[in-house]
Amino acid sequence: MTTQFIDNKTAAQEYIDSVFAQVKAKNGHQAEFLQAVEEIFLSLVPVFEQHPEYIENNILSRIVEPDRIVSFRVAWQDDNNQVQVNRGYRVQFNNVVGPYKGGLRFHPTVNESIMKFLAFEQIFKNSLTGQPIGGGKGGSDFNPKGKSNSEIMRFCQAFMTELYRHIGPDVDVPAGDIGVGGREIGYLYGQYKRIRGAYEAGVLTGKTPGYGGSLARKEATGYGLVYFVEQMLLEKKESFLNKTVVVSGSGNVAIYAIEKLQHFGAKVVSCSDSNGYIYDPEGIDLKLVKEIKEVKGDRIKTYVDYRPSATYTEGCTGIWTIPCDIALPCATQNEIDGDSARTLIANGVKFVAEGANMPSNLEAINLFLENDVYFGPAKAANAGGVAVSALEMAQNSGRNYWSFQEVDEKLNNIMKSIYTNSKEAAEKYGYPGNLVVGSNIAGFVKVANGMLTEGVY
Ligand SMILES: NC(=O)c1ccc[n+]([C@@H]2O[C@H](COP(=O)([O-])OP(=O)(O)OC[C@H]3O[C@@H](n4cnc5c(N)ncnc54)[C@H](O)[C@@H]3O)[C@@H](O)[C@H]2O)c1
Repeated sequence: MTTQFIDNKTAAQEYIDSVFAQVKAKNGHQAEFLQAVEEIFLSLVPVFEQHPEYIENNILSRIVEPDRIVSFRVAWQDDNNQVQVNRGYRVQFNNVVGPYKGGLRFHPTVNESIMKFLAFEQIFKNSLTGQPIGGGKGGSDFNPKGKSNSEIMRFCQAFMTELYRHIGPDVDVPAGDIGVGGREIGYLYGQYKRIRGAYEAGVLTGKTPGYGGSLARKEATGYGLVYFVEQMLLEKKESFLNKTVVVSGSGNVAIYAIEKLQHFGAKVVSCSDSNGYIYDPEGIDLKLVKEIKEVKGDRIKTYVDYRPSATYTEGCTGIWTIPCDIALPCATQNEIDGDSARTLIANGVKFVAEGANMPSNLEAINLFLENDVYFGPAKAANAGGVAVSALEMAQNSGRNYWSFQEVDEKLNNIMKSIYTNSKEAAEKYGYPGNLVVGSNIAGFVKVANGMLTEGVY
């Protein structure tokens, strides 16, 4: 190693450590945000070694500070005429690559730390798609569980009555996330349209097809995840045929991942909800899961009432004790910890790819990387949803619609290029086979270069 090389490496490490210390001092109480920042920072040492101009322009201190965070009161009346108050958020993190873009989450756990971690991750994920979209996220601590349809509508209208002034087709384009599906997006868009007095379909994505929405958006994250895993398998000269797969969750991502996995000939033996998981050694009956979750909105445990081959276990982490070749966490953040990762590895898992956002904690990720498990991080593997959202924006501005097949083909190509860019960045910066480092770097470099071109602000 030359002295110059060592100097660059030391300077890069010292710079990253000092920025992380500042982030910690300013955001010490925001555990999820710090976890996401640390995960990205750990990958960036080789980039800063080769790009001292990023240090000179203090890119890192600028990129971890959101452009702005909007927090607002959402007051609404429930069916008993009682006034309820929730807190709404929109984090507009970075718009160097395009308008802020990211979902809205309605869930009681929503707080500023979760919003910031999701928006921060979204910057790099969106950049990685190659589509012109920046990073944002929003939501509310509103709990949609047990609410009537009218309560959901009134809440969405109250939420948009404040949010509308911060968004727009060229400004910030929210979409759905946990607790926000097609119905909620419809109510939100209706209210936006009434307030603005204009048909600006590109202001929200995830709209109903035929009413501004794109075909294949519903399927996009799950299908995209499976297209990404297909590339991982091809790399190792493997295929889905006869592979046993464990999928957690039974929401939008999980259901369409299972659909595509089964289409490719994999055997999916489990899925779950926030109460527990089912194990069906004969293979999941997806029609039944859809009936339970999408039609009846029931708990996953009712699956065993119809399928004698299946068992139900209370609690979420046990799902990772089921032996499998491929594990796809598609439920929520931090659902795989070190112990679950060790169990998966001991049982012979070969591929893990993240459908949910940050479902594996740092210890789990490191265990996968050290134990030769090919690991597809969320940022890359679950970017299909936002990629098709960008395609929805493109259709809205062109005022036309593409066929399901056309969108699905574009999605597949985007997932292939995300995989290739992540793999090549990992190789270029000295971490072959490490898609965590590769996707972080590929997403980051594009944003950092854009920031250099726009000057200091
Ligand atoms: N929908 C998208 O397009 C999209 C895109 C990218 C990432 N994601 C991420 O994927 C994850 C799932 O999103 P979704 O849209 O499918 O949400 P969803 O609300 O449709 O489904 C979430 C599912 O996970 C289950 N769940 C919640 N907590 C759980 C736990 N601890 N253990 C097991 N199951 C649990 C819920 O019961 C539900 O079945 C989230 O992390 C989300 O941020 C979603």
